[in-house]
Amino acid sequence: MALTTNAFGGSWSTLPTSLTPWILDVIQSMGHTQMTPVQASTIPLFMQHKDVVVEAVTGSGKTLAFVIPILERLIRRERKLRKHELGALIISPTRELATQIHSVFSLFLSAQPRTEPAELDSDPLDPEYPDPLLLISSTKSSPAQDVQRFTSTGADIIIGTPGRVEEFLLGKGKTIVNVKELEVLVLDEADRLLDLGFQAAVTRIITHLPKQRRTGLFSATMTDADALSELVRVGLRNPARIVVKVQAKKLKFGGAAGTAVRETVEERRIPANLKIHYVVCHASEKLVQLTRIISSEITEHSSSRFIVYFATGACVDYFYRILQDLLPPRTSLFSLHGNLPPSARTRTLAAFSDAPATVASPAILLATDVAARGLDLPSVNTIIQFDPPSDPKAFSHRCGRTARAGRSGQAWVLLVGREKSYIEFLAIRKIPVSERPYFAAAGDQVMLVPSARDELEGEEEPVRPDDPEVSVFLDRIRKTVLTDRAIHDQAMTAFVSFVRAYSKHEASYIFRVKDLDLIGVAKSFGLLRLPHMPELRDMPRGNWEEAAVEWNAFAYTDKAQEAKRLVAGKAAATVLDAEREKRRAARAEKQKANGAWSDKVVKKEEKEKRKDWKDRKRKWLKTQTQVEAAKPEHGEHGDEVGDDHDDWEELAREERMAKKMRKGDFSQKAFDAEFANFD
Ligand SMILES: Nc1ncnc2c1ncn2[C@@H]1O[C@H](COP(=O)(O)OP(=O)(O)OP(=O)(O)O)[C@@H](O)[C@H]1O
Repeated sequence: MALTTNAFGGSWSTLPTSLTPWILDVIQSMGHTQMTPVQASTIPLFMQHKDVVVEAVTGSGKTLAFVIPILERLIRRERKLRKHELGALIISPTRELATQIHSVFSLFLSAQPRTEPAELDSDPLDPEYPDPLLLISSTKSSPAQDVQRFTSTGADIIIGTPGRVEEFLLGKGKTIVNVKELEVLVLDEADRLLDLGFQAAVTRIITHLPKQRRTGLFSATMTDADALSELVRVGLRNPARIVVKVQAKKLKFGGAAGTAVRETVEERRIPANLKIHYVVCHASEKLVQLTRIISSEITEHSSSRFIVYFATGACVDYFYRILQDLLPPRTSLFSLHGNLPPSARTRTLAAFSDAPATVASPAILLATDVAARGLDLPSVNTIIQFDPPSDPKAFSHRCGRTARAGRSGQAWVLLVGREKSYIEFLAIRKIPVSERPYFAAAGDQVMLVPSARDELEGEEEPVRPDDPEVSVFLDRIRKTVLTDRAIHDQAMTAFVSFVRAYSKHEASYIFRVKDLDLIGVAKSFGLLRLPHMPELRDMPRGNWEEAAVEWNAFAYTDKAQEAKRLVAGKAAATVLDAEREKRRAARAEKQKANGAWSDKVVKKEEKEKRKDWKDRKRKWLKTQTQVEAAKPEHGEHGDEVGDDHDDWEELAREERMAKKMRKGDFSQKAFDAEFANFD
């Protein structure tokens, strides 16, 4: 079933099966007089015997579209669930979203009528349906305590994150929790839960559940392809596919003097009242643009509550510190990412929601994608994506934290260089994003100058002079960083994490590290120096200047950390000295080995010379014997005898000298000189 609508889905009383009165009372108390389209189409099917795959834009009321059918099915059961029997299971990818769904169930169940005491001594306040049980990682409850809570109070409905639910059903609670009666399984943000990261755990959970159950998959980005590929694995049987799209009117211009010529209707996968803009800038200008977009949103739309998305938790931590000095003094900043302890995440979200934000004192949450999906914070006016998300699906989820339930909202994304082609990528996915010119410094103007290429095409492209505030920002950030070595560490970690995250973009043909101006990014981060990383090795440095820092004296403000650094520095110096000494000893050893080797060579040469001399002597003696034998009786060849005699004398002298040399009385050099012409 595909619905394309902006309208509400009709009154609750028009549902084919009327709702239980106390359920209806709670809905009325929420102020929801009409159903949303996704509720109108999903609730009747899911209350009956249909599996559903639901795709509807962010903030369209999908939560009630499964909460109400689950409650109605459990209320209408012929036999009430026993203490250790489970009736429904809802799995969500984040603890924040699980907590939010839990609070919606709790709101309903806390309003259920209390049973009349059957006996005088029984508790009159005993509810018929126990509280839902929330299973998320927390410092307050361990997996064993989850099972203990379940054993003591019982729960018909379980809501949790995949890991904790698996632990509960297949680990600690395996022999206690009975799933045989489980009627409904819901995967909220199903496309995320069926991603690689969660897939294995979710599949193990599903395999443990009875096949006779209803299953619902819900998401704003549950595409046809996702749905189809998951049907078999999730065990859906003949499901109803519900897609709620949005229509938006669009004016086509082109009449005389640029007047509108006709109105067209376009289909979009984002809420009707959400406007998304993008700004193209240099990497070094991103932070400057961020602050100017915030100011402009405050003045133009009276925005007071913002969410700014960054690529990594380390970036959130770092910019949380840096932006405190760059934003107006009465701005309240909050930070949320997956590396924070669970209790800190809960506190931050509550503090951000409750902050009394005004135009004069806005509240800004800096977050990663841990806050991209499902969070319902109705008063958020503006979303800014400082870094586009690695997972393209997260783009519409992030934007969807504003403009919820018919409200209006603004979203922005900053793009650098070739990232501009991301806009076409989004357009194909029915996410329209319109360009806004670069936010120039107050008093500066963006000049429209035809570029050489565009002259040929008859178009104009803005050519901007360098933004003077970029270097002002760089100096201001560096000043902050120089106050504490810990901030410098944070800056380096954030930068490296950003580059790593960038290299993992799923739309890798748009987001390529080799096309990114990393030096510009380093400037936007206000780095004091560049880290050693392969991505920077061949990068042209341009006008990059390292900050003048006395690194040995650059201290941590935290005394304990500084003391540790100094001790570590001394230890490192000792290790360095020891290594230097080791290298020196190794060199000496090598020289010695080389010396011994050359001695051996000399001795070998001497030996060969002696052998040669002996051979020749033997040969001479032999010929001498032959000559003697052939001699005439009375010495006719006197001269010949005389020559041989000289040779013999020579050889005898040579032998004497060689003997002397062996004893050390005569040097090898003298020996060689003496017999240089021996042959
Ligand atoms: N029938 C209704 N009429 C008016 N508001 C409603 C109705 N149903 C739900 N809402 C409100 O709409 C808001 C968004 O609902 P919900 O969080 O269920 O949206 P969602 O579709 O799950 O969004 P997301 O995709 O971001 O998770 C909530 O504040 C909720 O109270």
